[in-house]
Amino acid sequence: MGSPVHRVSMGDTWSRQVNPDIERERCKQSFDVERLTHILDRGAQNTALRRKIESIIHSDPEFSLKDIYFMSQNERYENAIRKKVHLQMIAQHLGWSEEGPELAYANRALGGDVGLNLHAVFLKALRSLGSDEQIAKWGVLCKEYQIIATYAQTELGHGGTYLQGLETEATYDAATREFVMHSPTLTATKWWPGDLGRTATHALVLAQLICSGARRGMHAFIVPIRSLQDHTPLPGITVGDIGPKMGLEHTDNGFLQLDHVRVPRENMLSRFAEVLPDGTYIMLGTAQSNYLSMVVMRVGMLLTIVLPLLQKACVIAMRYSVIRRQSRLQPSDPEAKILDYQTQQQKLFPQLAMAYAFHFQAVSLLEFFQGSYNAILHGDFSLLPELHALSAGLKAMVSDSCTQGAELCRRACGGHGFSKLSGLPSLVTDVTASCTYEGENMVLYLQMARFITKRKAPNQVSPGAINHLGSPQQCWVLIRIQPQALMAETQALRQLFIPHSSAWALRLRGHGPHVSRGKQGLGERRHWPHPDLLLLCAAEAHCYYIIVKSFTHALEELENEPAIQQALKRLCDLYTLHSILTNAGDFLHDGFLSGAQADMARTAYLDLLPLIRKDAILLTDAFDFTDQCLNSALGCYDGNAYERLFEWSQRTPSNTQKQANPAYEKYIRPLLQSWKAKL
Ligand SMILES: CCCCCCCCCCCCCCCC(=O)SCCNC(=O)CCNC(=O)[C@H](O)C(C)(C)COP(=O)(O)OP(=O)(O)OC[C@H]1O[C@@H](n2cnc3c(N)ncnc32)[C@H](O)[C@@H]1OP(=O)(O)O
Ligand SMILES: Cc1cc2nc3c(=O)[nH]c(=O)nc-3n(C[C@H](O)[C@H](O)[C@H](O)COP(=O)(O)OP(=O)(O)OC[C@H]3O[C@@H](n4cnc5c(N)ncnc54)[C@H](O)[C@@H]3O)c2cc1C
Repeated sequence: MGSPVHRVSMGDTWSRQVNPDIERERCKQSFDVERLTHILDRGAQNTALRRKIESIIHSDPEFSLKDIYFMSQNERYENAIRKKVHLQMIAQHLGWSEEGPELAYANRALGGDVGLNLHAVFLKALRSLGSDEQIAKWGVLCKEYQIIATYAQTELGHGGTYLQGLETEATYDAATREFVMHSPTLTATKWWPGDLGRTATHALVLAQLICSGARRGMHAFIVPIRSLQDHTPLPGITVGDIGPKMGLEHTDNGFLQLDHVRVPRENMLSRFAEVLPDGTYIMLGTAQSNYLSMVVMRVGMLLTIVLPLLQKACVIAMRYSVIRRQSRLQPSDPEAKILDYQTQQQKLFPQLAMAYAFHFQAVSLLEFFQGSYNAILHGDFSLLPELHALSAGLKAMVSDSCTQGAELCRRACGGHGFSKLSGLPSLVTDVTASCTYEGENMVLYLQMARFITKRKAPNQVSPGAINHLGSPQQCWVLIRIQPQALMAETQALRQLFIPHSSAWALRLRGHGPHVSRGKQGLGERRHWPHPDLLLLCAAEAHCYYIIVKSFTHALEELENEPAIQQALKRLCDLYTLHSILTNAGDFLHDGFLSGAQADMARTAYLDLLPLIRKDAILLTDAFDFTDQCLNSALGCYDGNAYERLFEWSQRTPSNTQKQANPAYEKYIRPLLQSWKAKL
């Protein structure tokens, strides 16, 4: 079994006894938690390496997360940069490469509380869009931190979504062999890029290329913005911070205006398009090749950024729910653990099931990406549309659902979930941001829908294969779901998603000619006969189908681990039934379920809750987050939530500062005394 020592935080002053309520949850283990951790890590050797990195991080006081909940925005920023610099020194010393697993594990241990995240985004964009020479030149500068770079695409008025509408211009001047970078309007101001406000020395600016008098669409240009000597803005650059945000306080999201800033011809990333010295434009890829870096980011962020946020929320809420006792089920009983209430289970278990379902889906997407990315870089774009559609749709569904899930976990902890010390509010705000960055979710769903409606259904074998979206006849064969199919048999339940997904696709094909007229992109859809909601439903239905499919596939691979397979199968069934019941209206409306079958689905769903209850703590332990990484007074491995919450609250600055409360002298005393005067 996994060593509890690894997970437990050190340094609290009170007793180290494990709370007996949580201890009992771990007494009887129906499966080997450590084995499940290895499966999630994709190999025991990865678990060992991850833990080694975590122990390096956690034993270093520079990386302590202890006081972050009490810090101002400015302190968070400085703290995050300090940690990044320290991390970089350690990485250099220990020989961790930028692309290796060690830094990813270190970031996981640090809970994302490090600066310069956009530097890595820049590097990914450089590797996707740059020529070999550009990668060699700028890659080294980046790796050695001779420059600090960001990715500046979004503008105040455009660019988050309608990329063709980007206003920033890069006009080629053949006389000097330079691009003139310019923000012609206020709305062309770059707005949001992380690390831009106070930190970056260079920005990858996504701008409209204008050469030989023609507009060529969005291209990427490396633009120096701050002096490498004294960090002041360079001539023609106006740059600053966009101000307070809902979360992610440690990041300096910024704005940037360019006033006829000149950069050499070589600064346009030219893997897929090039401007020759005389201004001739050569297209080497497709019109959307420069969107590739967004695909890379969307694939990568699921496992490394989005999913851990939901997983951590599940760990915290589940552990708290077995030590929190409220009310008696019978007058003679002791107070019940809140996790023993069915309503609490149906709040939390679907989130846990989702955390597992999304994990297996994200792994499958990553494998598909790894198999296709190299071909795309070398000019074979055949798999790009599918990769784009899948990564867009799944980014949308995973980040949306994780956001709802994390918020549900927060609320499931009652009042204490509203305390920052629970760790839950920052998980919720961090994951909420992921619904917007790297593409607004609705817009991304629409991209997936576009793929579903446009493509024929060849015999694909890839994870997003759409060959099930066949003819109406094919669908209606599957509609006659047998009652036993609803008895939580994953394979059978999965089949139910096929007609569901197909029905939406077929409905859209009713709108087909109009939909495919939107060739020019989202901005040119005015001819569409109100299909947006249908498109959204089709994309969601397709996501459900492929997520259930990849979870089922993962279960099949666990034949040699029957105990784990059984525990996960319950989660897979729960996820599937929950998805069906959440969309029951559609299933009933389309006749894929009768009312009686919907009742059976609900019964099967409710029957699963007590079965999952037995494994709930083990299934969250298997995520193997250390106490330091969770940084939650409620969610520690030993279950001593009340002691920790009390102790952590004592660190509130007003409790530790011994001087008098200035508001008392200024306002409270006069208020109290004014009443006295009237008496
Ligand atoms: C441990 C954890 C701690 C956590 C702690 C926090 C850490 C915290 C880190 C934060 C890190 C944040 C980092 C954020 C960084 C940004 O957010 S960077 C900015 C990212 N921006 C986006 O993603 C913009 C999203 N929007 C879009 O992509 C555009 O809206 C769309 C979807 C492409 C549509 O734009 P458009 O101009 O209407 O489209 P258009 O040019 O006509 O193209 C449409 C065609 O291109 C195709 N296409 C579109 N996109 C693509 C593509 N990417 N590839 C290939 N083809 C494509 C379409 O399929 C369509 O093809 P056809 O159907 O015509 O054949
Ligand atoms: C925390 C954070 C970090 C970020 N970091 C960066 C960064 O480093 N670099 C960078 O360049 N950008 C960054 N961004 C910007 C981000 O990528 C954009 O905000 C995002 O792509 C959404 O675009 P938008 O803001 O223009 O939203 P909009 O597109 O204006 O969306 C607003 C609403 O309009 C709807 N909508 C818009 N167009 C359509 C359509 N065609 N059809 C249907 N509905 C539509 C959307 O669904 C949404 O409801 C960041 C944003 C955040 C929040």
